[in-house]
This record gives sequence, C-alpha cells and structure tokens, in this order.
Amino acid sequence: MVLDVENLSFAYPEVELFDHLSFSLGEGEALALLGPSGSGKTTLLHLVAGLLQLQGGDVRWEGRSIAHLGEEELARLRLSYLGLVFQHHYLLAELSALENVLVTGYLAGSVDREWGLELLRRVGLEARAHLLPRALSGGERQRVALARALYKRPRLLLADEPTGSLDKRNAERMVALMKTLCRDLGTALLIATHDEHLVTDLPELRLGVQ
Ligand SMILES: Nc1ncnc2c1ncn2[C@@H]1O[C@H](COP(=O)(O)OP(=O)(O)OP(=O)(O)O)[C@@H](O)[C@H]1O
Repeated sequence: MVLDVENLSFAYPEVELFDHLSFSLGEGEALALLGPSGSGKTTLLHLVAGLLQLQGGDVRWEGRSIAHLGEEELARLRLSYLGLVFQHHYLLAELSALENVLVTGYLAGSVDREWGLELLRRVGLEARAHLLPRALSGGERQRVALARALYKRPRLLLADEPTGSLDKRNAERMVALMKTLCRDLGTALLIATHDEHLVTDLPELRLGVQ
C-alpha cells in the first residue's frame, strides 16, 4: 500500500477529532475526504504528511511507519513520497510558471526541463510556461501548483481544499486533472473538499463534528 492509516486517534485540548480511524490507499487510488468545517480534514492531512505529531495509531508510507522518524529523515522521505496542493497556490512570484514547476529540481540540483514542460502541457499551460504567476488567472495558477506538486512523481498527492478559491468551471477542471494525472503517474490521491459534487465518482471518507 502507498498509505496506511491505522487506528488513528487525535485530539486538541478542546476537541477530540478522530477515534481509531483507519484507511489505506494503493497505487493510483483516489479518496475524497469530506466533512463540515471543523471536522478535522486539515488536521488529518497534516498527520498523514508527518507535519503533526501522532498521538495514537500509526501512519505508514509504503509500509514504513513514520511515527518515530526524526524531522530530518521525514523531510528527506517527504521529498520523493509526497506532493501537496493547497487552497492558495503558493507560487513564487519572481519565477515563471515553468521555473515554479521545476523548483524542487533546482533545490535537488538536477532539473528535467522537458518533464516540467510536459506537465505544463498536460495541465493545458505549455504556451504560458514563460509567464510570471501575476500574468496567470487563478485557475491557471492552481494548475501550475498541481504540475509543481507532481514534478517529483510523488507516491501520494494530498490536496487541501484545492478548489476553494476557484469558480465552478475551474474547480471541475482542476479536479479532473488531479484524477487523470495521478492515475497516469500511479500517484495515490487524497482530496479534502467542501465541494462534494466535484468528487461524486470517488470513494469517500466522511468525518463528522464530535
Ligand atoms: N492548533 C490547534 N490547536 C487547537 N485546536 C485546533 C488547532 N488546529 C485546529 N484546531 C481545531 O480542530 C478542529 C478541526 O480543525 P481542522 O482545521 O482540522 O478542520 P477542517 O475540517 O479542515 O476545517 P475547515 O474545513 O474549516 O478548514 C477545529 O475545531 C479547530 O478549531
């Protein structure tokens, strides 16, 4: 399995969020994470990403428990295992669309420009590769952020309200692209969203307010 979440329990001092929650994702599988505001979608994604200390239960990346890994080891594994997309694009304003897609390559000291361009082609933006984020529309920026998240061919893509800032047409296009690209790359996909109608064809995990 790409991801195993086993018996996960988590509480903040004021609120208990999960009690023995379990699910798994295999290669190229997708799951919609649904639930009202405050039900813990973002918290769950942070636990899966190893950005928040586990309290009870386990998270395994390709069979390997992350519960007792140090920060450095987690950060190293995350580079190849995980891609992230948020509600905001977080593109670097001074870099072109293509340079933003390649940014993790620059950091690692090896850049595959052709693959970056291919990803931009797949999200319909090859002709805009040279433009700065401010010259792109909101939907286009978010599609660049998707291409950037997939540049390393991660095993798992986590998307936290990726369509939260988009109109209906762009939201539908973004979700369709996430599903198609992840399936093609064998990347597992976990999407947290309020827009249930966008993910009706995906298996769902529904969180409730305690
Ligand atoms: N650092 C924190 N300390 C204490 N409580 C927190 C913390 N972060 C989140 N919470 C609380 O935990 C609950 C779940 O928050 P979370 O952001 O995970 O939910 P969500 O489903 O993603 O909500 P939304 O859809 O509004 O983003 C909320 O009641 C929130 O106030």
